[in-house]
Amino acid sequence: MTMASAAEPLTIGLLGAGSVGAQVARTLVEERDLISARVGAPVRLIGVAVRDVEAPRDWRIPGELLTTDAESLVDQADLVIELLGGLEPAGALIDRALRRGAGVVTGNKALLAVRGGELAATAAETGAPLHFEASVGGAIPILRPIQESLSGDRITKVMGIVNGTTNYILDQMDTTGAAFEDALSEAQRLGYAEADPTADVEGHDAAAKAAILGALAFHAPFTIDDVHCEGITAVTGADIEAAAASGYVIKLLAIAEKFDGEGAVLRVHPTLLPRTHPLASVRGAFNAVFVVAENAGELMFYGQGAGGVPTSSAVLGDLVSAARLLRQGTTVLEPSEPAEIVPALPIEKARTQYYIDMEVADEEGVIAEIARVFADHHVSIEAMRQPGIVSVDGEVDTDHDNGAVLQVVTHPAQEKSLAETVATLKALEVVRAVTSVLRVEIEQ
Ligand SMILES: NC(=O)c1ccc[n+]([C@@H]2O[C@H](COP(=O)([O-])OP(=O)(O)OC[C@H]3O[C@@H](n4cnc5c(N)ncnc54)[C@H](O)[C@@H]3O)[C@@H](O)[C@H]2O)c1
Ligand SMILES: N[C@@H](CCO)C(=O)O
Ligand code: NA
Repeated sequence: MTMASAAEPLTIGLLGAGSVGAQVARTLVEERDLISARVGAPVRLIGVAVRDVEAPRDWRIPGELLTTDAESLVDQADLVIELLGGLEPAGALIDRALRRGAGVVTGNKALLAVRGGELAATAAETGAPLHFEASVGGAIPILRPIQESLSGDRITKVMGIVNGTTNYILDQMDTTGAAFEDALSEAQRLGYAEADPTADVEGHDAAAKAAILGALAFHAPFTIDDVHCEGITAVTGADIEAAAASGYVIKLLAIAEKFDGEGAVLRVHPTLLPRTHPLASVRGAFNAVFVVAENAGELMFYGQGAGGVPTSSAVLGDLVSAARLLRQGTTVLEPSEPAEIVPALPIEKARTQYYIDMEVADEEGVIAEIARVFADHHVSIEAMRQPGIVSVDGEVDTDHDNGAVLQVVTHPAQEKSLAETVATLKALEVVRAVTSVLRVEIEQ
């Protein structure tokens, strides 16, 4: 493609005008001078591809910009901003833009977690910038720090709350006792949820982000298929209440962790955190990501992880950055060979702490028998608690025949050993039920 001269504006084609796209359009129209000044050259929005030009939007886009012909827009623009979501036609349109050397900015984690490596290779072939800061952590600058600021260090772990919708739902259930469905509807109304919110509540959105974070942190071609994924649909109000009674909060965490010489485990699941843990205080649709690197130590990134307005900030930052590269005629280099190969490991290789809640017989020797099972599987116990069964009227049940509740928190153990421990516990006569098994993160 031809380079825009200083006088000739860089042209921008926007694909999609939903929660994020409408805000991006607004800024590109209302703040055109600011964005041009930041780029160091004039920029001009030349079109917005939508499904229906008449549909109501968060911000009224000037009618002459609206089009239903996304392909023609891609073929005319110096820079394409993709905010349609989904695999297709988003994937084909991004590929089309990159092949003609146009810069691309996208927030599409679902697509990147499947085809990110291939699209990055196409971008490197044609020298086109491909930026996707909005795809993880909404407004939070997290991908650029990992890719650039920490590129002289070795990252060992990335862990965080990366889905605003589920954090909003869990937070509402915890603090106001809201029902799951009501909290989800509100998250949808506020523009946090994906077009199909199943992607949020089943953990797929967080899993896509875990793949992107892991791939950038460990320089490995991870995809969503490499991520062990459990969502929040099985978390009940009773689980949240029981966690609260023991001083914990339940959060959906995404974790990418490297085990030296072996590989990395990528996982997304509901996790118990002590109320004093920094991630426990991340409320509403906010996100927070810890990054641990050998020399930098622990870093924490925090901010609004979802919502049209905050996310538009990350999109426009990427746009300015991509526009500057195009203006300078800088060629994006093919990434060098990774310094080490980091394969994806199965969840059985994960090491973490666990919380196990059981109903047991209330008689002599039970605790010793249970402790033996943990020891036999080399799972060390950090804490054991017998809170007593509380009846519906709030009284602690002291009738021994009704059994007792026993809660165990383990030291870090391998997932495989823990699974075997739980299977053996379930088979014990003195264990009436294993009511809950949750992973715990005590330390950051
Ligand atoms: N909403 C957020 O908080 C947020 C945050 C970060 C990243 N993202 C990502 O940004 C992207 C957009 O998210 P959103 O929340 O704005 O979604 P949205 O559903 O509100 O908007 C998408 C828009 O694209 C339109 N669209 C879909 N296919 C189209 C097609 N073929 N042609 C024309 N228009 C089409 C839809 O009609 C809709 O208006 C997604 O990839 C999402 O994952 C969203
Ligand atoms: N649906 C996503 C949008 C931000 O990526 C979330 O709730 O976090
Ligand atoms: Na971000």
